Amino acid sequence: MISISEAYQRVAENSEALPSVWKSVKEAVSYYLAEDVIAPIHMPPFPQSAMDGYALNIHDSKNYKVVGEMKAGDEKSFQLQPGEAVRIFTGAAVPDTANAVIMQEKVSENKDDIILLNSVSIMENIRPAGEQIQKGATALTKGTLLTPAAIGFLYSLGITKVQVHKKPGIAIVSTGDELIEPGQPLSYGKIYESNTAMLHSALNLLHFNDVEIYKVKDDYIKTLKLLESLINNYDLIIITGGISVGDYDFVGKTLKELEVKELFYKVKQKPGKPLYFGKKNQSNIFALPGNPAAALSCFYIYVRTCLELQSGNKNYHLEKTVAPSVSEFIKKGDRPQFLKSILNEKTVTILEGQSSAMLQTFAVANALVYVPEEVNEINLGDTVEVILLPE
Ligand SMILES: Nc1nc2c(c(=O)[nH]1)N[C@H]1C(S)=C(S)[C@@H](COP(=O)(O)OP(=O)(O)OC[C@H]3O[C@@H](n4cnc5c(N)ncnc54)[C@H](O)[C@@H]3O)O[C@H]1N2
Ligand code: MOO
Repeated sequence: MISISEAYQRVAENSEALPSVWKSVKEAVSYYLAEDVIAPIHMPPFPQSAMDGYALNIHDSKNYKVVGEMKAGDEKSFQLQPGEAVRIFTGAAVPDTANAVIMQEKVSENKDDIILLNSVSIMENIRPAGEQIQKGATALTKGTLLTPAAIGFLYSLGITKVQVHKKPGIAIVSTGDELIEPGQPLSYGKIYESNTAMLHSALNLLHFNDVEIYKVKDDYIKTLKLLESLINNYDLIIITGGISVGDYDFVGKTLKELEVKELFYKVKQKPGKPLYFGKKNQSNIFALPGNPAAALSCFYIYVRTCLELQSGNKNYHLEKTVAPSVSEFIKKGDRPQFLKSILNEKTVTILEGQSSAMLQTFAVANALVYVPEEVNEINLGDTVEVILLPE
C-alpha cells in the first residue's frame, strides 16, 4: 500500500500530454494550445477611432473645417490639411493625415465646421495599427487554455484553426452482477447502477466529452474480453467496482492477464483504498472502488489530474485552501482521510455520513477536508486543509 503523495506523483509522472491535433477555433474552448500562435495581421489592422467625434489634422486654432465623413467599415481616404476634420464614428479607420480624434461632446457643431471646446492632444482616441498586437508577434503561447476570450482574440486575428492537445477519449466501465438500470424494477439484492452516470457527468462538467460507457457482469471472460477491446482504443479507461479482493472481483486479475503495467494498487487513504492505476501502450487505466463516494473522491483527486495532464494543462494542481473547522471529527484507523465538507467564505463544515457507500452527503458537499495520517481528531476552530471540488 502506498501513500497518497506517492500515488499522486505516479499519476502525474505517467500522464503525458496527448499529441496535437488541428481544431476549428470555434470548437476549441477548454482545449490547451499545443503550439504558439503567431498573429497573421496587425490588430487593429488600421489606425482606429475609439470614439464618435471628429478626426483632426491639428492646427493652432480651435476652428476646424469638416470635409467629409468616415463610418466604421468605410474604405475612403482623406488628405486632411492642418485645420481640416472629418466626422468619424467609433471603429472607423482614422485617415493617416489625422493625428487626433475629439469626442463629439467636446465640440460645438455648426454646418460645415466645428469649434473645439477642450484642448486636444496628439493621438487622442486613436488606436494605432498593431496597438494590441503586431503582425508576426506571438499572440498566444503554447500551453494556453482556450477560454471564450482567447477564442474571440483568435477570431479577431482571422484565425479559424489551431493546434491543440487532443483531449482523451475515455471509456467508463461498470462491473457488477448486482447492478440494475434505473427504470427497471429493483429485485432483492440488486441496486441501481449509478457510477457511470456520476462519472460521466463529472467528466462533462470538466469539459471532457469524448466518453463511452460499457457495463459488464462479474464474469472473468467477459471482463477480460471487454477490457482487451478497450485497451489501445481509449486514452483513459475508468473502471468501477470489482477491484477489491473478493472471489468475484475480476478487474485486477484481468488487467494482469492483459499485461497492463501496474503503477500502483492500494493507497493508504479513506475512502478509496483499493484504487488501481496502470498503463498499457497509449491507454491509462484507473480501477476505482465500486463504492460510489470512494469512486468519486478518487476521480476528483487522481483521475482528474491524469485527464488535465493528458489534455496539456501542464500546470495543473489540486485546488486547495485552509479554513477553520466548525465541526469536530474523530478519525478511526490510521488511513489519511478525505471528508465530504461544505466550505463557505470563512469556515468549513465537515458533514455527517462519510461512508464510502453514501452519496447523499457528497451531493451537498463542495469540498473535501484532508485529514493527514498523524491527525486523529479535528476540534472546533482547528485549521484544516481543504480540497475544492468543481461546481
Ligand atoms: N476483505 C476485504 N474486503 C474489502 C476490502 C478489503 O480491503 N478487504 N476493501 C473494501 C473497500 S475499502 C472498498 S472501497 C470496497 C471496494 O470494492 P470493489 O472495488 O471491488 O467494488 P465492488 O465490490 O464491486 O462494489 C463495492 C460497492 O459498490 C457498489 N457498486 C459497484 N459498482 C457500482 C455502480 N456502478 N453503481 C452503484 N454502486 C456500485 C457495489 O454494489 C458494492 O456495494 O471493497 C471493500 N471490501
Ligand atoms: O476505500 Mo473504501 O472506499 O475505504 O470503502
